Amino acid sequence: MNTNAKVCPVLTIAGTDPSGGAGIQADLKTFQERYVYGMSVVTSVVAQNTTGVTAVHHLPVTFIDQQLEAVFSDIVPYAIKTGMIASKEMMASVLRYLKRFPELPFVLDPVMVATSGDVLMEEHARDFLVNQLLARATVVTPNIKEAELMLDQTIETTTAMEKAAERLVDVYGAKAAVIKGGHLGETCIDVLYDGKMMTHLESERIDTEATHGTGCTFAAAITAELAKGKTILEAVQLAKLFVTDAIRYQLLLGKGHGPTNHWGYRLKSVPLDVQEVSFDGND
Ligand SMILES: Nc1ncnc2c1ncn2[C@@H]1O[C@H](COP(=O)(O)OP(=O)(O)OP(=O)(O)O)[C@@H](O)[C@H]1O
Ligand SMILES: Cc1ncc(CO)c(N)n1
Repeated sequence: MNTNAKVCPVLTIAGTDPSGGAGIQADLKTFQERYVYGMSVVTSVVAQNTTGVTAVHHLPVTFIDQQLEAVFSDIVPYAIKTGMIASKEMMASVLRYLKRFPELPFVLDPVMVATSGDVLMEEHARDFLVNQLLARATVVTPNIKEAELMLDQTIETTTAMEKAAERLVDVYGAKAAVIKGGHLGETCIDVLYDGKMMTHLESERIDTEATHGTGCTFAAAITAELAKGKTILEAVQLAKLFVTDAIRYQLLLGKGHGPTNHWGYRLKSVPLDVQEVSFDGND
């Protein structure tokens, strides 16, 4: 084995989930599974689990700055992902680094509300995200609700998803936008627009409540693939396959919306009954 392997370092800037399914924890697990070196800057420490959020502790902006400096002064990432950034002051701090490294691929997951319905972004921060962060984004990955809030419009059809993706790119300056259809329709169609081409990424809708952290996992997988040099289309296609398997092979943990299975992708060739044995933590 080559012990001097060179890997791509990748940075997530996001909030935490001590129960391990969403936020920074989901990002790092995804990075590991996609064979990139995961680094993380914490914005907010969140007391949450599969049933919801009970408390949030926002870190001071100066401390977020210090974490960013610690990372960038030592290991410059090949790609950056942002998740939960609660305030516009925090966003401004992150944007300073994004502007210092204008070539780095940047995946903006505009986290606003958790699967449980808890609010994770202050309302005043939304304008900053739309008017400042979007123009620097390589790919922005809103779910339908987030796209509606960002664009102040309703989205009820796939055609409306296409129009919304176009606005995020053509009007607000993101290089590409994927609107996730996890909450719409009989199949799960995500719509990708990259300024030239509209692509539908379709999967079957898996009948499950275990969808805690799907959005984080999807965006983290896109980030890992961009870091490795994949095109936006390739990165989003691979991420869609990865998150679908993470949802399909659910882990049966927690009392609420269970976490996704970050091993799902590589286990898909293993028969399901074998997996049930492997993932039963009691034996
Ligand atoms: N039941 C499902 N079956 C198959 N794919 C799904 C399902 N739910 C969501 N997805 C897919 O998971 C990815 C994430 O989409 P989703 O809309 O769930 O994100 P989100 O709402 O931002 O997630 P989060 O729960 O982290 O806030 C998308 O590719 C979406 O199509
Ligand atoms: C910290 C964090 N980021 C994102 C989400 C959305 O899943 C969550 N529940 N928690």
